Amino acid sequence: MTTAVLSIGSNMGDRLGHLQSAVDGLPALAVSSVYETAPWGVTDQDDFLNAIVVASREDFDEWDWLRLAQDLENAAGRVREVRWGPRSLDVDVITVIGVTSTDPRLELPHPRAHERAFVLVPWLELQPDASLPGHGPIADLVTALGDEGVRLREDLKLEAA
Ligand SMILES: Nc1ncnc2c1ncn2[C@@H]1O[C@H](COP(=O)(O)OP(=O)(O)OP(=O)(O)O)[C@@H](O)[C@H]1O
Ligand SMILES: Nc1nc2c(c(=O)[nH]1)N=C(CO)CN2
Repeated sequence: MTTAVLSIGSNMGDRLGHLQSAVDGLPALAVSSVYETAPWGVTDQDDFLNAIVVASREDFDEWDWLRLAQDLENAAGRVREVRWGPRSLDVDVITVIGVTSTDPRLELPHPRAHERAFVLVPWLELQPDASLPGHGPIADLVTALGDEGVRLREDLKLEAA
C-alpha cells in the first residue's frame, strides 16, 4: 500500500470543476480547503485555484500515482505547452510516503515543492506535522517562505467522495 500527497491546480476555464474532477478520480483520504494563488514561475498568467489531496491505494506504487495524475490531467483536456504556463488541470505528485526517486520522469519528493507556498500552505492545513524529506518540517518551510499570494477561498468547497 502507498500513500501519496498530491497537489492539484487550475487556472483555466471552470477552475473549481477541474479540481473537483481530480478529487473524484483520486482515492482521497483527505482534501484541503481551496486556495486562490498567485502564479508561480511564469507570473504573467491568471491566478490559480490550488488544493492538496492525501490519497492511498492498496495496489499502487509511485509510478501508478504518476500515471493516474497524468490521466486526470489529460481527461481535463490539458495540452502540454509552456512550462509553468496556464493549464486546465495540473496534478503533481508531491511525495509518496517512504519513497525517494531521482528519476527525471518521477522525482520524489517533488523537487520544487519546498519553494511553493501554493503546495505547502494547503498541505500544512491537512498535515501540520508533515515533513518534506530533505527539507524538514513543512511548518518551518511555510514560516520561512511566508504565505504571500496564497488566499483561503472559504466560499469554494471540494466534495470528497
Ligand atoms: N513528482 C512529480 N510529479 C509529477 N510529474 C513529475 C514528477 N517528477 C517528475 N515529473 C515529470 O515532470 C514532467 C513534466 O510535468 P509537468 O508538465 O506537470 O510540469 P509542470 O507542472 O509544468 O512543472 P513542475 O514539474 O515544476 O510542477 C512529467 O512528464 C513527469 O514525468
Ligand atoms: N500558483 C500556482 N502557480 C503555478 C502552479 C500552480 O498550481 N499554482 N503550477 C504550475 C505548474 O507547475 C506553475 N505555477
